[in-house]
Amino acid sequence: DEEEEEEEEEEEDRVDLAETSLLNKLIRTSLVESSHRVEILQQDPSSPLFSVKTFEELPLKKELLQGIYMMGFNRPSKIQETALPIMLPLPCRPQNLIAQSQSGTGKTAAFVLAMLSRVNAAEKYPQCLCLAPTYELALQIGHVIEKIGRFCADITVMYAVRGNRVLQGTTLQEQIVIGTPGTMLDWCFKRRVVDLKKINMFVLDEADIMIDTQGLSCQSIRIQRALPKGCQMLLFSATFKETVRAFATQIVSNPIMIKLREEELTLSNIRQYFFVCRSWEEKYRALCNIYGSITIGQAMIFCQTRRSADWLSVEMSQDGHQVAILTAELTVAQRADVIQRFRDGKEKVLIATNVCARGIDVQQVTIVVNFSLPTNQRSEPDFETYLHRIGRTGRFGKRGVAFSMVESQNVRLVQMIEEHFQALGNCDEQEMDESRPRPELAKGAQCGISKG
Ligand SMILES: Nc1ncnc2c1ncn2[C@@H]1O[C@H](COP(=O)(O)OP(=O)(O)OP(=O)(O)O)[C@@H](O)[C@H]1O
Repeated sequence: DEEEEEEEEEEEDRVDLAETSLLNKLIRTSLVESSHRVEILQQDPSSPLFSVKTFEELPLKKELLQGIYMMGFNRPSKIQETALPIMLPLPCRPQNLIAQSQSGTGKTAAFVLAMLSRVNAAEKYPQCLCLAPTYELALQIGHVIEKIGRFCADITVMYAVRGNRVLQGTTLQEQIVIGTPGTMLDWCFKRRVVDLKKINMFVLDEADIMIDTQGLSCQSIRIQRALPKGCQMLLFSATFKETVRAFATQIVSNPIMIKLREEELTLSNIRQYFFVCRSWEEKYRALCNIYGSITIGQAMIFCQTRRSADWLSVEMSQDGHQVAILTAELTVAQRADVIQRFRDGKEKVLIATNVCARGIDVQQVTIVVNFSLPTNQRSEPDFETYLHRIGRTGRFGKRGVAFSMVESQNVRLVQMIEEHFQALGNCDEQEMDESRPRPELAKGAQCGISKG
C-alpha cells in the first residue's frame, strides 16, 4: 500500500508542460518583462541584420498594422524587433529561423504576423502550416491569428485537430492550417486535403513541449520532410536544451538563431528563514504564527503533494484563514480562474503543489512558504525548484521573504541548500548567518529556527 501511495504522490507532482503553457496564455495580460539582450547566431556573420523599433518600419500590410494597434501593441517586443525583419522579407528570399525565448515574450504574435504577411489571400488553398503540441495550444494560436488578422477579410484559418473532420480528397480553401502533428499528418498523407508541395511557410511552435511528448517530434519531422525545398521553416521554443537543439537542426536547415536568455533568478535580495519542525501539525502551528505577517503582502505556500496541500487548506479554512488552493486536480480553466482571483487580490494566500511552482507568473507574490522543501527522487534538495519558487519573490529589484519548514530529520537539506547557493555566489552570505537576530515572527512557534 505504501508503495502505491508513493507512486501516487510522484504522479501528482509531474508538471505537464503543455498545460502550464496554456495556463500562462490564459492568465497573461501583457508581455513578460525581460532584462536580457537578444543574441543572434547566423551562418554568415557578415550578412547584414537589422532590428526595428516600430511596427511601421516593417513591410506590413496596412490591415495588419490596424490589427496590431487593435491588439494594443505599441511597439515590437524584444524578440519581435529582431525576428520580424528576418521572417518578413519577400518569399523569394526566405530565411529559416530558430527562436528561443521564455514564455510570454511575444513569439506567437511574431510568427502570426509572419504567416499573415506571407499568404496570398487571392489564392484559396493552404499556404502556411503551423504545428502546436496540443489541441488547446493550437486553438490559442488560431485565436491570435483571428485577432491580429481581423482586418484581413480574405484570409481564413482551418484547424487540423481531433474532432474536426474533413472529407477525404477534398481540398481545403483556407490559406493557414494550424493543428497538432498527428491530425496534420493524417490530413496531409491519408486524407490528402493539404497539398504539402504548395506550402511556403512551416511554423513549429513550442518545440520543447513537442519533444517532451512522445511521438510528436517524429510526426513533425515526417511532415517537414515532404515540404518543398524553398519552404520557409520557423521554429520556436521557450527553452533550448540539447534535445531541442538536435530536433531543431533536423527540422530547420541553415537557420538564423535568435535567443533571448531567460532572466536569471537570484537569491541575493531574498531573506530565507528555516523552521525545524517535528510533524505536519507543528509545521501548521508555525505557519499560523506567521500568518498575520505573511498576509501583509501576498503569499504562496508550496506543498510537496496534493494530499498535503488539501490537508493544509482544510486546516487553515477551519481556523478561519482565507486561502485559495491550486492543484492539478483542477482543470486548466479553473486554475486560470484561481490565479486570476489571487492576482486581483481577492485571496491573499495561495496554496499550491509543484504544478504551479514553475513558469506561472504571479508578480505580486512577496512571501513564499515552503511547507516542505522541494526534493528529488533521491531525497536530495531540488535546488532548481527551490530557486524558482522563492526566486520569483525578489524580482525586478523587489525584496522577498521565504520561509521553509523542515522536518528535524531533514536539517541537512538546509545545509545543502546553503552550500549550493553560496558556492554559486547566488546568495547573500549574511542572510544565512546564524548570528542574526531571530525574526519576531517566529516567537511562540513551537519549533526552532535553525537559520535566521
Ligand atoms: N509588441 C507587443 N506589445 C504589447 N503586447 C504584446 C506584444 N506582443 C505580444 N504581446 C502580448 O504579450 C503576451 C505574450 O505574447 P505571446 O503570447 O506572443 O508570447 P509567447 O512568447 O508566444 O508566449 P508563449 O511562449 O507562452 O507562447 C500576449 O498577451 C500578447 O498579446
